[in-house]
Amino acid sequence: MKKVGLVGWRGMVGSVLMQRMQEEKDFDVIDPVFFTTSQAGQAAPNFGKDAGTLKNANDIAELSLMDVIISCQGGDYTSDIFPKLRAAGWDGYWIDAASTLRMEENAVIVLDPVNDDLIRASLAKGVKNYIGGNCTNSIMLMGMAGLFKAGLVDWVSSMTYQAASGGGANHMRELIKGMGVVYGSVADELATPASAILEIDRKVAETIRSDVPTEFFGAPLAGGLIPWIDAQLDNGQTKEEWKGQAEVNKILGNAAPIPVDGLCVRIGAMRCHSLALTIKLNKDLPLAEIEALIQSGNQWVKWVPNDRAVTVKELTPASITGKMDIGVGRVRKLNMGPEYISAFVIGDQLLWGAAEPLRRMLRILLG
Ligand SMILES: NC(=O)C1=CN([C@@H]2O[C@H](COP(=O)(O)OP(=O)(O)OC[C@H]3O[C@@H](n4cnc5c(N)ncnc54)[C@H](OP(=O)(O)O)[C@@H]3O)[C@@H](O)[C@H]2O)C=CC1
Ligand SMILES: N[C@@H](CC(=O)OP(=O)(O)O)C(=O)O
Repeated sequence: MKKVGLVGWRGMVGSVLMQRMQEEKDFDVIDPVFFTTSQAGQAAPNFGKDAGTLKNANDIAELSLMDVIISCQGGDYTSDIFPKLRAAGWDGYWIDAASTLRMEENAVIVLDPVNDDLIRASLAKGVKNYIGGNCTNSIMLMGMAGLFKAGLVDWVSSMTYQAASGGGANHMRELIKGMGVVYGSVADELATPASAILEIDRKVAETIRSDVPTEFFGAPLAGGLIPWIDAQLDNGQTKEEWKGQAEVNKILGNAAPIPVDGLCVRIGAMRCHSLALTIKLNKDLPLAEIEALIQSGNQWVKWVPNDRAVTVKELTPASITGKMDIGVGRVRKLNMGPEYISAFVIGDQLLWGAAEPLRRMLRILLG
């Protein structure tokens, strides 16, 4: 059995990965070794198999014993340890959730329902680094795979609605605390049906401005939104927006890049990222044909007809969270012309957006 080193297994992404690996019985077919940057020597978790004690995740010699390493520890860890490990001659497979290595020439961004061919061709060529994509891009590609596979996409405008979990566990906690603070500021008035709505609104606005916690997001998210995610680039894009075109085209292996751009916005959802897409097709196809292509993209596409009752029930974070489904709906032709369509795509950003492509890459390696 292959020795698989797991780094970052107790973080938020790592925990979801462990959950999925248990569900899919991945531990039955590997020899897991658990690493930590802070708890070396303590008992390793038991996911159906005794794995001894936790090893030091900064110990290059210990890491070098692994056939495969999966890291969900974050970009700083990758930047520090990965070059040292390769410099020490380690020739194993590195599978990573962090963005650090994604655009490197010797790395493949993995999303096998979309780029299985590219992954297998890279394995055959001896590529050893396989990196999970940005959550927003992975969800968009899972939802729109049918149109990309058919070579129909001229460009994509992608306006996002990204959940708190994209920032990490502390950001999720801050969102919930903020919701509680907002509610608490008008709890008495809400209990009294006769109380004036404008007074409630005034108090809520004041609370959002001054009392909702902002330590992690840098601005109040509860009861609001933040139209900026990640670092500022010189061209006016955010880093999150830049990743759209860069990563999507790398995942698809496109020689001529398809333009992908839009605004990325943080909203008060817990762990579902959504995208409102405008897609310019290179052909005027009947809507039914477009719908059929989208539905055939992969088995996880959960098609939601463009109908009010079913959309408000099924194309929402409440419906999608915690599931492997990628919801796709609101597909229609736009006033701009017959080649322009809209689509709303939604997925759990900790599953397809982070953990799932990693464990599926491990399965591909195991054969
Ligand atoms: N959040 C997201 O949506 C996505 C994140 N990623 C990537 O994954 C990386 C990890 O993200 P995320 O899982 O959110 O990070 P976390 O902060 O949840 O976990 C990272 C590490 O923090 C340490 N840690 C310290 N205290 C605790 C605690 N109380 N509970 C759990 N872990 C603790 C653990 O390492 P140790 O055991 O060594 O102490 C853990 O592995 C990111 O940096 C990013 O590169 C990629 C895609 C999406
Ligand atoms: N930046 C993403 C989460 C993330 O970790 O992305 P990446 O894996 O590209 O760093 C978000 O905030 O929603």
